[in-house]
Amino acid sequence: MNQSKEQRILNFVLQNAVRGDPHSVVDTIDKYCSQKEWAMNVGDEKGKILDKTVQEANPSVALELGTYCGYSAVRISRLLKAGARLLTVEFNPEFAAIAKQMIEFAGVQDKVKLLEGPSEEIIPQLKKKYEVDTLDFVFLDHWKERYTPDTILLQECNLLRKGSVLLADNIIFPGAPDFVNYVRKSPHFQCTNYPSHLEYMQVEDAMEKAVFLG
Ligand SMILES: Cc1cc(C(=O)N2CCN(C)CC2)sc1-c1cc(O)c2nc[nH]c(=O)c2c1
Ligand SMILES: [Mg+2]
Repeated sequence: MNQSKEQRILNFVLQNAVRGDPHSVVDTIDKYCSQKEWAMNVGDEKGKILDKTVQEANPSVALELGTYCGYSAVRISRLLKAGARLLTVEFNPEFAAIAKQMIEFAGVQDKVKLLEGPSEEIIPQLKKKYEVDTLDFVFLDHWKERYTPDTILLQECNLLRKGSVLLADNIIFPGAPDFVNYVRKSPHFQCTNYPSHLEYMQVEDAMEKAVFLG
């Protein structure tokens, strides 16, 4: 049975990146996806915005919605302080299986917990089942239709605290207009827009940061 694109990306990393070196895993995925096959990793240009936002937030507990092949899970976890952890949610079992191997190869498995299932089921379990008090940082990169309902669900589950930082990918392309309207109109969020480009393309895209005000 012929391989999936995601399996080809993983194999390229296993053969060309340095085991235990998150930086080399990130760079190797970018090399493959810019030169051989496009894939929906956040990429290096938007990845630099992600890096800065994570470093500024310096989270003890971070949540990622949309793991895909694990590119941003590796990118985020390489910046986490000792003892900090990233919970990453992926509903597609094939993607989750690839991401698990990617995370282990990068050597960040002790910082990253991969949760398989739909975000709307997992978010309500975070406090009791995954011992989360509140989230310091949330990266929304799963599906544009879920950005707003999941942001509301995070508030309903009391998972946000004053200063919690949300960062959303693909605000322009494929686009999340209802999310942008929701957070920019809400008195509970302070928003910042970061213009950029779609990963590995010259198409306009942007990221939106929304800091929860309590
Ligand atoms: C799947 C896909 C296809 C796109 C596209 O039009 N193009 C790429 C391929 N090239 C060739 C044409 C132009 S953009 C995109 C995409 C990008 C993300 O960052 C995403 N992040 C999270 N969840 C998503 O579903 C998600 C989808
Ligand atoms: Mg994306």
